[in-house]
Amino acid sequence: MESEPKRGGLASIARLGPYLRPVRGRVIGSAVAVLCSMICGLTIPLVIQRILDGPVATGDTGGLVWLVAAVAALGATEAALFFTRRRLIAGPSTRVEANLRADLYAHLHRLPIAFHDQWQSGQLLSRAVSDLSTIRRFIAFAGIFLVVNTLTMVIGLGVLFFLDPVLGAITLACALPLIVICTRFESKYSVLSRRAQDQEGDLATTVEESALGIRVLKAFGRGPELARRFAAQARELRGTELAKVRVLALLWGAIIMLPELGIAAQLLVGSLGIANGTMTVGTLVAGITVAVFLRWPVDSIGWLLAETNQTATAAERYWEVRDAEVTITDPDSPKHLPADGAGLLRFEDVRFAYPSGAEVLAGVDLEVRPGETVALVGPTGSGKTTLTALVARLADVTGGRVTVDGVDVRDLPLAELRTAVATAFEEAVLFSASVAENVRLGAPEASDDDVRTALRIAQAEKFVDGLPWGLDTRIGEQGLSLSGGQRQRLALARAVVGRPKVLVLDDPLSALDVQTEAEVEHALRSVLSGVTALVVAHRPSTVQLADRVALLEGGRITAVGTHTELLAANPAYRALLSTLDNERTSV
Ligand SMILES: Nc1ncnc2c1ncn2[C@@H]1O[C@H](COP(=O)(O)OP(=O)(O)OP(=O)(O)O)[C@@H](O)[C@H]1O
Repeated sequence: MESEPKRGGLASIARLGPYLRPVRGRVIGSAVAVLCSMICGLTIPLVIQRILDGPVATGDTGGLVWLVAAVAALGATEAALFFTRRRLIAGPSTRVEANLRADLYAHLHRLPIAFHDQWQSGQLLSRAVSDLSTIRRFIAFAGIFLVVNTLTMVIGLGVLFFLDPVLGAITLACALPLIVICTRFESKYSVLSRRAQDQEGDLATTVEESALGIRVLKAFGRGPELARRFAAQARELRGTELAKVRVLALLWGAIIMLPELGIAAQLLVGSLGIANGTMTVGTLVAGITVAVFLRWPVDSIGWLLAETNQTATAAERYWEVRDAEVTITDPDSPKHLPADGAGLLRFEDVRFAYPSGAEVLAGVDLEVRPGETVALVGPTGSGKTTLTALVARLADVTGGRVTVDGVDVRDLPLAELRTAVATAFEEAVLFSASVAENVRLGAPEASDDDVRTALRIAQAEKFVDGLPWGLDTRIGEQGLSLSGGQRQRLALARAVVGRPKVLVLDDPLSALDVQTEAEVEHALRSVLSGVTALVVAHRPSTVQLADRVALLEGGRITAVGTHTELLAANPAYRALLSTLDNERTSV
């Protein structure tokens, strides 16, 4: 996942414009507040010059009280404006971050499964969390100070030249090399910065995978091995962070040394000027005060450029995800399912190839009649799961078409298609929410009665009623507090709650033990009655539930018939079934 930063980093920041537009008033207000506060700070040395060359030099203390009051007032205003900046910017920067995050999340949901197959979840996580907080920090702080500190440097140098051109020239002579050094270091730092951000994403993936697979890792005693891998990744990240520190340390050395040399030179030139009578004490003190005041704007430039760079990288990483193409979308001129359609599912010369591989499906023709259950069997890797994904458009065919009641699924609005077609997967994935919420994922508007009916059909009502809070019981991350059979039955309830016309199931029995299989088989029989269903079968018991069986081999359907017919007439089917039987008995 690692890549060098592209030249378009700043363009990536510029693309955040539409998010900033609604809050631009406050952002500009905050920049103006901090600039005014800097100007107040820069005015103080001019008043000090007046005090030293006026009342102090002449002994006439008449106007002293006003000049001192002016210093106090300027100081108070400087502080108040700084406070105003913080108050103005806090809301907008967090709002922009929240909006960017919400849009990223929505986009992740629109992206096809193919995208998620290719991207590590940790990479997505680090973009959604740490990259966005880098962008927020930039909006709230670095972005504003980069502009304001540059302006302050220009104004401060103007004041110095106004006080004494030699003092101005000395400060400028120190500031220019600093800016050159900062810019040179900036490109070095940006490479390291991108590397660290990518490595952080890889580390997040490892942590996430270990947390999700903790049972497997513990069961196989693989914890120490994973810990070693994690430690190696963490060491790599530490190495990159240390390299970043080394670059920054050199930068800071220059940042601190050059202004100090400048002040020493000012003192030398100023003292000689005072001795020769060409400069007043007030001018020298004011000049040094301005130079000291300019240290923060000058010092900060390197750091602010590094932050800008980090933000450019973060924005680039953010847009990488946002720019990923949503290939499965609503059609431009949608058609609708006929109101009297009974749920006829057809695959017509369907072809499919994964972007990375050869054609998995090479002309599948299959019809599942209304109300019928067809079991799809085939050798492992023959493309059964792939075929099921094409019905609800989790992926799109690369040739041919899939139709429901005569309408190509690509011509239907996605919402209509996914209401008409329900899909359940081999692994019953549940979310850390209540039982009712998990079932309602299949139909958000379903009433409590609908949920109960679905649970009844999926033979899950009894065990749900036995849970401490019934439908409202929270079932923990991935539903791990439930048994495998209970999880499968909840997943089946979720599939039927929206009363779909077509059910597509990847064998819900395949991962279950014999005892649990019987429970779920019973549920499945009830779920399948009266609905058009295509069921991938890995178990003979699933085949028994079907009206007809289709054999998928070499990317095509090579035989369709009842289980008995195929058993009698098709040697390939007989051979396949005996392997399923063997797997079954070895479970
Ligand atoms: N995301 C993917 N990218 C590339 N190739 C894939 C992807 N998913 C599956 N494949 C390949 O496509 C082929 C069909 O896979 P599929 O999972 O559809 O087979 P299957 O018949 O369901 O297998 P099984 O019975 O073992 O579950 C396999 O060769 C597999 O390696």
